[in-house]
Parts: sequence; structure tokens; C-alpha cells
Amino acid sequence: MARAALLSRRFLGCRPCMRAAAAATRTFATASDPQRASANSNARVKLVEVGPRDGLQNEKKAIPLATKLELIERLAKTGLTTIEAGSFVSPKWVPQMDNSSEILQHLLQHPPASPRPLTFSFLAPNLKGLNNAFTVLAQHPDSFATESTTTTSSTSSPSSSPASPPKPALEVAVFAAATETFSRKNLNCDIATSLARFREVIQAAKETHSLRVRAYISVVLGCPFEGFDVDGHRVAEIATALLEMGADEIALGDTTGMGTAPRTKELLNCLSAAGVRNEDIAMHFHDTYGQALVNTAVALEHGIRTFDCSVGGLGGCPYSPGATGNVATEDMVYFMETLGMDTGVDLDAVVDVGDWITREIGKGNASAVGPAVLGARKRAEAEREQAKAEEA
Ligand SMILES: CC(C)(COP(=O)([O-])OP(=O)([O-])OC[C@H]1O[C@@H](n2cnc3c(N)ncnc32)[C@H](O)[C@@H]1OP(=O)([O-])[O-])[C@@H](O)C(=O)NCCC(=O)NCCSC(=O)C[C@@](C)(O)CC(=O)[O-]
Repeated sequence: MARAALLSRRFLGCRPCMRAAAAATRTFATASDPQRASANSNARVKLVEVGPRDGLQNEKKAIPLATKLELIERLAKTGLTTIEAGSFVSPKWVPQMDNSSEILQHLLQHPPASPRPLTFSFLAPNLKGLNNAFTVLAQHPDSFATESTTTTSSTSSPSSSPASPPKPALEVAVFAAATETFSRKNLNCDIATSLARFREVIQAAKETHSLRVRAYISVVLGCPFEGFDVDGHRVAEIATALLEMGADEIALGDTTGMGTAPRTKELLNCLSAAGVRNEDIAMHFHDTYGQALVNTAVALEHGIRTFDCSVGGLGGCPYSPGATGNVATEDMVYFMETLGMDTGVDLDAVVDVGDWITREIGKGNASAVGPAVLGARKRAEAEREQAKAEEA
């Protein structure tokens, strides 16, 4: 194939449809939730903050528990409603997430003050991880809200009493992969085995504690091992399987940041054709190639209203070599608000959190907007000082 043709196939679109898309005949977990459907049709977007989990999991130096808790508490004050707080995975695989039990325990005992009701999400790849989370829940059975009481938490108005925070809601997240190689690298099993495990996790999460379940599919727009051509129809099949198991939301992970605008569009078209509704989808873009906001615009235009982001642009998957952080929360909030979308998040407050956490863990701030806002503040301050000096 000529180089130009190869490039256009690599960057502009996935392969032609090999299979007819499956028509939607099943009832998914959220299909009958009118509030989620209406939230999706307006100008409100839900931002899922993944900094405390995706943002920190790849850090080599152990981050103190107190820093993680302070990060979550600071984020809770910004207006973000959903915060991914930890991960019940094997500590041999991801040592940084080893204190997730303590994080969950602390959040239940001392729910952070926040202007809006909060949901905390935790990854659990198997029953072992879920049971570790359940051990904590068993010690605090009345400290969290269940799915039935919180279906609108992401879009609710400010809580009535910030002095006594309401019980947070909890969510479990499973994580599949769109390619066999990534599945083996990340989960040590093939896709089919991972799905069988997720079925157990989803069932137990719902039956035991009525927890909402998010289901990631990683490497949907490019795999570090199998390349750019990830089959959108395979993604749609996996998404459908997860929804049929009872997952409430599919988070499409562009783990490597290899996604481009046309390929994002093509993927979303595949999902729509398979009957996956926009309100069941969240987009999880990494910004490795600087395309995350362009791809976000495409997804927004397609009708998606839930987007993941990580304060300070922290992050990266330990099993995706070379992949950098998620799109920065600061950049996402700025971008959405300039488009007239309502995030409910205070940009200035989130800029301060990004500045604080990146200094705290000794990382550069990967957000473009964060340093720009801080610079503008400094200039305004200097101008005020100068004006004062001239008056005196
Ligand atoms: C799934 C496993 C555990 C399989 O790992 P395995 O080695 O095949 O598991 P196993 O069942 O053979 O067990 C081996 C040992 O691990 C223990 N174990 C087993 N399960 C657990 C658990 N849940 N929690 C704690 N311990 C666990 C188990 O008890 C045993 O302990 P031992 O007897 O040797 O002392 C492993 O592959 C794993 O932990 N993988 C997770 C990798 C990971 O966390 N990756 C990053 C998150 S995904 C991501 O970042 C992408 C995402 C979500 O952000 C979206 C995107 O950007 O695409």
C-alpha cells in the first residue's frame, strides 16, 4: 500500500465494516432511567475526575495516604461530583494503589465537604478486589448511599448543608480491553475470561450493595501492542456484552492517546449502530498526541455528555508504555465552558488543586489552562500592586 494511503488509513479512519452491526434488542441497565436521558440532552456535562486513581497509579514514588486524601478533599470542593478515588487491584501489579482500602474507609468515615453530592468510584477487576472493598463497606454499612437513592447525583443542585456532608455514593469500575494483547498485559487474561470475571463483579456489586457499575474498555482508538487499527465493531460487541451484564456506563478509553477526530467519530458511529445509547457512554481521553480536546469536541457533537479528566493532566496506565496523562481537568472545564456547556466546576478552584498536587508530587503541570490562569492571576496582581504604588 502506498505510504499516503497507509497514513490516511492509520489516522483518518478504521477499517471498513466487516460485520453488520448488531441491532439493539436488549434492555440495558440504564435504559429506563429518564433522568439520565434528560441530563444528556441539555447543555450540562458530567466530568469524572480520575486524578486520584488514573492520575497517581503510575507514579513510581509512593505517595503518602495523607496526600491522596487531601487531593480528594480538595477536588470535592471544586464542584466535581464524581471522583475515582482508588483501585482494588493486586498490589503486586500496581503498588501505588495499595492503600485503596484506607482511602475508602476514610471517605466513608469522614465524607469530604462539597457543594454537590459526591460519588466515589473504585476499580475492581475481579471478585477478590470487590470483596476487599466489601470488607470496608461491611464496617460502615450506613455510610454510603445506594444506587437507588442517587441516580441523579451527578446533576443535582447544591447540597443543602455543606457543614454536614451527605453520604457519598459509591461506584465500582471494571476494565476490559479492546485488544487481546492489551487484555493480557493489563489483566493477565484474555478478553473472554475478563468478561466472565466482570459478570461476577457486576452481579455482586448490584446484588450485595446496589452499587452503580462503570465498565471501561481500554485501547479503543489504538493499542500500544497491536497498533492503530482497533476494530470498532469489536469495541461495540464488548460494550454490548458489558451493558447486558448490567453495567450502567461504558467508559471508552483512548489509553494511548492515539485517537484522532475522524476515528473517534467512526468509533462512536459503530457504537450507535450497535444500539449503544449516548447516555450510556463516557469518553476517557489521554492527551499523549494532544488530540484529547479535539476528540472531545467530536464526542460532544455526537451527543456524549460524560467525560473523564485528571487534574494537572496527571496519569498514565502502567501497562501502556509511552502513554501520558488524561486530558487535564482544567483544560476540560475551560473548553466546555467556552462552548457554553455547564460543568458545575469552579475553574479557579480546580486550577489551584492542579497547581498544588503537581508541586506536591514533584511533577510538571501538564494542563495548558492551569498555568495560563495562574499567570493571568499573577499579572493582574502585579498590575494592582503597581496601581496602588502609583496612587501612594
Ligand atoms: C487482575 C489481576 C489481579 C490478575 O493478576 P493475576 O496475577 O493473574 O491474579 P491471580 O488471580 O493469579 O492472583 C495472583 C495474586 O494476586 C492476588 N490478587 C488477585 N486479584 C487481586 C485483587 N483484585 N486485589 C488484590 N490482590 C489480588 C491473589 O490473591 C494472588 O496473591 P498471592 O497468592 O500471590 O499472594 C492483575 O492483573 C491486576 O491487578 N491487574 C490490574 C492492572 C491495573 O490496575 N492496571 C491499571 C488500571 S486499568 C487503566 O489504567 C486503564 C483505564 C481504566 O484507566 C482506562 C484507559 O485509560 O484505558
